Amino acid sequence: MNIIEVKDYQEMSKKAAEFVRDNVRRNQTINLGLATGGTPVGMYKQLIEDHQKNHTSYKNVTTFNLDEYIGLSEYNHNSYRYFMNDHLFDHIDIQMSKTNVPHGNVNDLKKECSDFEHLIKEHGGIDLQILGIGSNGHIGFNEPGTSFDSQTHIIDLTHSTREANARFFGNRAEVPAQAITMGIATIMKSKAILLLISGTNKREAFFQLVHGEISENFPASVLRKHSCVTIIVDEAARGNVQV
Ligand SMILES: O=P(O)(O)OC[C@H]1O[C@](O)(CO)[C@@H](O)[C@@H]1O
Repeated sequence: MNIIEVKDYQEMSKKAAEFVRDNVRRNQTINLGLATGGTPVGMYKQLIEDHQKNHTSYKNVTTFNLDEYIGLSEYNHNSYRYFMNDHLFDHIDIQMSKTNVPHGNVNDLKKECSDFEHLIKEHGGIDLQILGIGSNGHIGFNEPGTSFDSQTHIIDLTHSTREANARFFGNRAEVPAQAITMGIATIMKSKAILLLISGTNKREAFFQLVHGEISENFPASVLRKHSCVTIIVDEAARGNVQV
């Protein structure tokens, strides 16, 4: 894993945006895998700024999001479709028809999972996947114990994940109990991965990622088996961890 050490959230966001921008400029028909949560918000802001100033174009880019809450419609402000429109898609020249976020409010959720997996394959796979990490090591919404062989599937969210994400909802009771997420195997098939880690609450996760054992109990540890992972980590998350 290539680990880039930066000072703070601002610098992480800037470096991450440059990384994504360079990939988009090199390959204008790139398939990008995108993440939600608090971590990538600064990166998305920088990408919008770059688009406005330097006209980097997303016209022919296709995107696939990692996950979506079950039971929330695209108009719900806490859905990840709403998040993506609000934080990125509405502000760049991407074609909405080329943006793919799993649907969390359809009747046949199992079909939605297999259709999503199929759609990624049909497009030739993800070229660059952006990831954040949960403090329990989850990537996408793949909670500890998820099989490394998993494909897009339905997951029960853990208490700690619902607790962490309650900040967006007001209280934990309102956080959906389940989500659709790309599986670990889906993520591992991406040609390249960019993982962003920021803040003291991610310090233990960063330590585990670098020094812990590779185990389904800590989903992100699987990334050590991928041949093209870049991690951008800030001082707060890094602490004294030797890399
Ligand atoms: O960036 P945050 O808000 O700390 O969340 C970390 C991870 O948790 C999730 O939000 C899912 O809980 C992921 O989408 C994200 O990568």
